[in-house]
Amino acid sequence: MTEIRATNITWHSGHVSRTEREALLGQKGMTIWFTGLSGSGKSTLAFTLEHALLGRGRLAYVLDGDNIRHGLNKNLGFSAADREENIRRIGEVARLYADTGVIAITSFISPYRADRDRVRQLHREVGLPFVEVLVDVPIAVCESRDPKGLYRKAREALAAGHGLGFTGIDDPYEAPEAPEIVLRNDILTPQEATAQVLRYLDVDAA
Ligand SMILES: Nc1ncnc2c1ncn2[C@@H]1O[C@H](COP(=O)(O)OS(=O)(=O)O)[C@@H](OP(=O)(O)O)[C@H]1O
Ligand SMILES: Nc1ncnc2c1ncn2[C@@H]1O[C@H](COP(=O)(O)OP(=O)(O)O)[C@@H](O)[C@H]1O
Repeated sequence: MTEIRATNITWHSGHVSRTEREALLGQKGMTIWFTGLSGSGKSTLAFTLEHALLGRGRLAYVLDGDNIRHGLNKNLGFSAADREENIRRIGEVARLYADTGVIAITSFISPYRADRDRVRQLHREVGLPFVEVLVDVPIAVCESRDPKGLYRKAREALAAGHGLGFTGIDDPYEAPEAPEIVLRNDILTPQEATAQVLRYLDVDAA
């Protein structure tokens, strides 16, 4: 739990409600949270879903791990503490987006169950839907994809006796126990996986 350090701060409510913003946009704000191993297809699916939603008149926006680590979270690495802070910040940002009425889509490994559950709780507290999507792909398949060559580096480092702390190789990944959606993104195409999410959201998947 991250404590509030500042003193003398007061919450200030605005004059416009979420309901009014949602009515303006003609949609409900929510967060769709992709989690899974590196190479499982989180970014591909997040951007495919964003595009599909836009095409159906829904405003969505992707917060992607690699991209956010170039800016907002550029001061964070991959220690357990830094990954926790990464997810805490993104959880807060996603909630802000969802509160505007936008469909926030996040694609982070988010390896720790407790960190994801805190984000779920953050959304529950303010009545915003949180849709956890496990991008379920065996590590052997992720490793064979290895588009950035990071698994190879991680294996080489391990063999050389100085592990990189790479998720799934020498760092943990805790899969969700009860995600809203599981996508077998090794046997589905990105389009099929996206259609599965659209059906869950009750948005025209055809
Ligand atoms: N040690 C280690 N472990 C895992 N991943 C690593 C590591 N070092 C760099 N990368 C690259 O960073 C991307 C994961 O960033 P995330 O912000 O999603 O990670 S986390 O949620 O904080 O665990 C991840 O990108 P994706 O492949 O998109 O998942 C990797 O490209
Ligand atoms: N359904 C799929 N079938 C086959 N390959 C896929 C599928 N989805 C994504 N990929 C490929 O897998 C690799 C990793 O995808 P990416 O979206 O970068 O994953 P992540 O963001 O989880 O690291 C990419 O080369 C991508 O083209």
